[in-house]
Amino acid sequence: MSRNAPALPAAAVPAAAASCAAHKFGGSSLANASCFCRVAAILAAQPGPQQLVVVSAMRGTTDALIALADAAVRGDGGWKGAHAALRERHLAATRDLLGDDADATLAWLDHGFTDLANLLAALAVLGTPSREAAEAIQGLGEVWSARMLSDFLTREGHDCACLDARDVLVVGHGELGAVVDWETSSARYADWRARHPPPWLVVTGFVARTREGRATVLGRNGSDYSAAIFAALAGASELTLWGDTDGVLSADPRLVPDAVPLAALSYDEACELAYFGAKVIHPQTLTPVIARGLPVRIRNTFRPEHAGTAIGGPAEGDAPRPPVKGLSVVRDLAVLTLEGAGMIGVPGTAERAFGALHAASVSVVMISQGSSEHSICCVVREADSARAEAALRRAFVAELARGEIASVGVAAGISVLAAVGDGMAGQPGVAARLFGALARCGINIRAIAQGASERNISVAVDAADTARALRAAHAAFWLSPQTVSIGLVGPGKVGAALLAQLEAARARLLREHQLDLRVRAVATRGLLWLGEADGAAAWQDRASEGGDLDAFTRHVQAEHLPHALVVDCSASDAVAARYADWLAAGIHVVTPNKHAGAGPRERWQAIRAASARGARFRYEATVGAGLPVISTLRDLLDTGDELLAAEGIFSGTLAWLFNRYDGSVPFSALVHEAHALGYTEPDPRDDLSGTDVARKLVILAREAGVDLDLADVAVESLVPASLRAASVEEFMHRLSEFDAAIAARHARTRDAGRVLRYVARLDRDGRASVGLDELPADHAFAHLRLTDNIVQFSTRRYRDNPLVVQGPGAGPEVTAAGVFADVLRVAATLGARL
Ligand SMILES: NC(=O)C1=CN([C@@H]2O[C@H](COP(=O)(O)OP(=O)(O)OC[C@H]3O[C@@H](n4cnc5c(N)ncnc54)[C@H](OP(=O)(O)O)[C@@H]3O)[C@@H](O)[C@H]2O)C=CC1
Ligand SMILES: N[C@@H](CC=O)C(=O)O
Repeated sequence: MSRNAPALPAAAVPAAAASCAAHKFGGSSLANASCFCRVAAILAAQPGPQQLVVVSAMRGTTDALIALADAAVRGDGGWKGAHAALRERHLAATRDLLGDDADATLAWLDHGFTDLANLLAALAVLGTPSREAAEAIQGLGEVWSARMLSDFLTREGHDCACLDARDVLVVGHGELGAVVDWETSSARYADWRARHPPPWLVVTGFVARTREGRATVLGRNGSDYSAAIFAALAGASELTLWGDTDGVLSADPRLVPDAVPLAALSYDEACELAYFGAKVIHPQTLTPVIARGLPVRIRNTFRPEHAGTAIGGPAEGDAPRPPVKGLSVVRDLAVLTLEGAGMIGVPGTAERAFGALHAASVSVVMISQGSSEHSICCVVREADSARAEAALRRAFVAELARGEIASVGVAAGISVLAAVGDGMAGQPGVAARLFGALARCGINIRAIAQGASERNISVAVDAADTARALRAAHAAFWLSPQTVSIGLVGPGKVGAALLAQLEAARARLLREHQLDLRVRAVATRGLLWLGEADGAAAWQDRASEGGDLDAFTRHVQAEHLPHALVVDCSASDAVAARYADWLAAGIHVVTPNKHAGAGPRERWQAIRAASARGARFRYEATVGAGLPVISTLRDLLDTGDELLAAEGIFSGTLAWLFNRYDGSVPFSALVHEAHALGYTEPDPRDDLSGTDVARKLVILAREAGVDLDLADVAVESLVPASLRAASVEEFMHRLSEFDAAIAARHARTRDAGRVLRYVARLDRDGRASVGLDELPADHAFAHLRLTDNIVQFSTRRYRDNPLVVQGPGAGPEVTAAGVFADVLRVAATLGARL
């Protein structure tokens, strides 16, 4: 709506009657007798002697009346039953409200319903509705509800009159709908008021009369418009629109459940939001109140204690204004493009294009033209798009034939998302934040528009992306938390610890960082749980059989949540084989599973290539559990250093075993203990064979750009050949067979004044080895504690004295913490304030 829309002429503006407050109650506020009582209580609690109350029909009445007229015209005799039901609903509510004092109102209503029945019977005979009859019927609900409320308020002791707006309000019909004849309406209102002085006045919403004297209606949501008109006619000091929400929300709550009520909006913000589909208040409704500077408040009849949203009230003072107040979307649109070199620098092309659309009665929702003038693009309603395309083809038929216009195209299935706020004017970075948020969840923007008022940035996106785009933008402007939909594969020792850590941190992350990490799916090989926002606690009790990872993926990548992340806490190669597809689909991946990083080179390259396209891949915990090993190496390399060699103890299990083993307890008993403590791999042979350490070395080498495969690593295995093919259970059972050999080796080493340590080495020529070393007792690797890992990086900068990362390198808790930290790093790249 434009600020230049026809407004109340100055001569017709009554001086503000500071003591008169205007209210409008919608149909849901007047659904039944107890709703009428609630409305009366609200009015009784209002300050000031004068109350002007505009009412809608009882909920559902207007639709019922339209259906009655349609049925009568069709000759469907069923209208009689529906008429009787509607009559009884109004009579019953009146009896409940007025009790012994109901007779006059009941008789009046009965008379009205009899007139309606006669009119419907006449329509049934005629078989065609006149516009007059249809509009007269549509508006009856307001006539009835106004009288019912007025009589009830009178019975409650208020000095109250009832005005049928058709006696006062005169309208014509223009392109935008009803146009008020202010001069006539104002004079009639003054005259009527002189004859009906009670300070309380109930007025019928929605209905009016034409200049020719015919009953008419103001169009859908017309009662809001009526309220604004009568507030202006009465010179009210404010207008409250009572409905069933706590005011205007920052976005459509059906698409953004975290939408928040807005305390205040300027008129312009309200108009922008309303125009773009938000359920605020129809822009036309605002015309009389803007002209008069009348503050409007939107409040909830069912929660009158809530302050609601103030529109056009006093300026918000010096407090910093959020750049974006709200977001709204218009669906079912199409992008229309006119393209060609023949348009460049030719004056009047835009005028001809939009003139043609006007002539075809096509309303343009959004316009965008690049400075090259090579194309003009606009967004129109999808239902109008074929007509719009044909109109443009007709208008430019000659240019199309000469090739000066290359194409006229239509892309249907479009939604326009608008970010609205007065505070974005002059503030750099607002567009960047919106576009960045959409980019991070992989949403393509088809067209962009921002007016010079800088109050609205609109983007056209594919309809399928509507909900995700709205949620991502909503979170980007801190109107709601950044929500990440998380799926966990492998709730074993590490996975279970991670679930517990996520649950423990959830409320704090939400409160302090507006980050909503929502675990919505858990999968094992045999079980699958898919949930929503209620958390993954006791997921096993709610899981189904069959860990179908396709269903898991579909659920995690929910259409309504902007960001999806899979955490793989399995040790499965088959799960790692899915990473590239997940990443390519925009799903972020975090994992402690080494199978991807140390797996086949082509697969690793495919994963890296997929992650370069936007979705994040983090795997810090694969090498040092909770230790910052990979990130330290990355920092060195990213700042221009060069890895010369890496050496260390990379296995928490093997560190713990050789730190503990002194020959007093069998080695096999210690392996059982390490397994029980959660230090070992699911198959402890992966540790004892050196495979796990070799994998970590390959991951580090590849990180440094060394082209290494697992097969390139010289590995010393501690697993006897006889146990290599056994099952895990059999291996653990027969492990003691291995005790004598290791005891003998330990004794020899100790007698030589040395210690056994399992060491990994990568040299500057890319030679890699892992194996048991007999180290001098004063070697740095000989003095580690418990599961401590140590990684020494020799680099160009750290040549003489290597950079060392050291600390616990195994265990569910520390590993889960490393995975969690990666999840938070991903969330930070998505815009979370961490
Ligand atoms: N423990 C530690 O200290 C560290 C572990 N890691 C890594 O963390 C990962 C998990 O280790 P941990 O928790 O000890 O192992 P667990 O054996 O305790 O847990 C593994 C989980 O993965 C599930 N799983 C296995 N295969 C599949 C599959 N194909 N599809 C779905 N789920 C599957 C298992 O469920 P089920 O068997 O019921 O199907 C189980 O829930 C491993 O990759 C390990 O290398 C990394 C650093 C340190
Ligand atoms: N089993 C592994 C766990 C971490 O990767 C180890 O002991 O280091």
